Amino acid sequence: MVGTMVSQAEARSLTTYRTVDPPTLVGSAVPVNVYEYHALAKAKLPAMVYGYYASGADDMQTLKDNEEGFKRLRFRPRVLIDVTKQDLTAVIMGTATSFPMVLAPTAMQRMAHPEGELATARAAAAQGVIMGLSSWSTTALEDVEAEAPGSPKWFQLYVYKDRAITLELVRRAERQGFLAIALTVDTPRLGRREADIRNSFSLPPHLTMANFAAIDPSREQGKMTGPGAKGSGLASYVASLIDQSLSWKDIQWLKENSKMPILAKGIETAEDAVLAMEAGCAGIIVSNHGARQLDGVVSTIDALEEVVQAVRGRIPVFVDSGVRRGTDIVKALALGASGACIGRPYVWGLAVAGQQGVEHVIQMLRNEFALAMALCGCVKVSDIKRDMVIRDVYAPYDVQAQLKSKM
Ligand SMILES: Cc1cc2nc3c(=O)[nH]c(=O)nc-3n(C[C@H](O)[C@H](O)[C@H](O)COP(=O)(O)O)c2cc1C
Ligand SMILES: CC(C)CC(=O)C(=O)O
Repeated sequence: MVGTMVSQAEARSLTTYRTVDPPTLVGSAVPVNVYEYHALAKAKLPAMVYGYYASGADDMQTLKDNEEGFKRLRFRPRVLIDVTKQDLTAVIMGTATSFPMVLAPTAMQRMAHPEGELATARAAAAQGVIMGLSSWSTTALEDVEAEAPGSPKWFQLYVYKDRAITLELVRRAERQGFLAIALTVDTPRLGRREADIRNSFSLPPHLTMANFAAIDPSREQGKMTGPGAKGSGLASYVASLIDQSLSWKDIQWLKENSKMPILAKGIETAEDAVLAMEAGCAGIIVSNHGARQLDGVVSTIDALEEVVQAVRGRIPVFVDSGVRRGTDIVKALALGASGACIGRPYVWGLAVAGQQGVEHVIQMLRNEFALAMALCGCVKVSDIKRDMVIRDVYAPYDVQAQLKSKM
């Protein structure tokens, strides 16, 4: 099934999905979890590309914390509930999806696989999940839309110093039917990623920042430092183009120029969650950019609850960074998220086996999610409740208060 097109009907009906076989890999066993995909991708990718995808900022303390934060949470499962029939579907910003997971935008996917974003778009549509497309994709957004027409997609926006370029991007995404803007708010400058510095990262010359071909070909190639030069080409590229002055008032400007709802991607505090709501954002993604920006920032699963409490259900809150298991998605929902997004896990799938790899990663996570729900006694997504998880080691839960509230 590798490389198959997705029909329009299949794409629109995100609550249905197909079963995908795991990829057959020469010389390696079938990967059974996201970590095994990571190991396979590491073995396959050139060091510069792997370093870019895998690394976090500085000492990568937050990279570790993001995953460990999920692992520190423990379940309080309920038993003897009929879980014969489960409904995993969820409504994400108005779109019904096969389960509450979204593909976070990740840049430059053709470095992972020749079909890059096209393979990801087909996989997302076939598996019934929303795809986030990066501003800095190596496939033009129009081509991504044409590959999986009508399937729900969000457009991730980096705001350029040149606002005309920014608006042109937004209008193109809107014309193509993208459903929302995920406005990245945590990247006024690029985090310090030492692998990229060491490897003098630059976009391989056969690839382009494809969204800019039609606007300004001089930006298309990325103007990155070439191989052999010192430092991360990406850091200088970001510094030359991204508007560091971006502030809350610009959300109003964006709203005046687009009908697409705006998700603020990269919120980690209650204070900023309130400002995002006041600015008119339609949703929040609690994210630390996969630990690639500020090292030492709190893990997102630890930050999630303060954001959820500040928002008080007025807009949906999503979380990404460190989601590696279906159990992590259940934990995120228990703490109040409306869905969880993944970045690296599907990039590893893409690197290992293109569309089939991405589909298989999504399928594994959905199966893990279904199993975790069943073992917690949940039939439908709305059965996932705050009292299903506790932090750290088992400390006695306040059972008396819990029972009293039910009487
Ligand atoms: C290789 C890579 C590229 C990324 N590119 C972008 C991007 O272009 N725009 C953006 O807002 N976030 C980008 N992100 C961050 C993701 O959207 C997401 O926040 C993060 O990957 C989630 O963490 P995880 O990788 O631990 O799942 C990127 C992340 C990775 C790993
Ligand atoms: C081009 C990069 C700035 C994309 C990104 O957000 C990342 O690498 O984390």
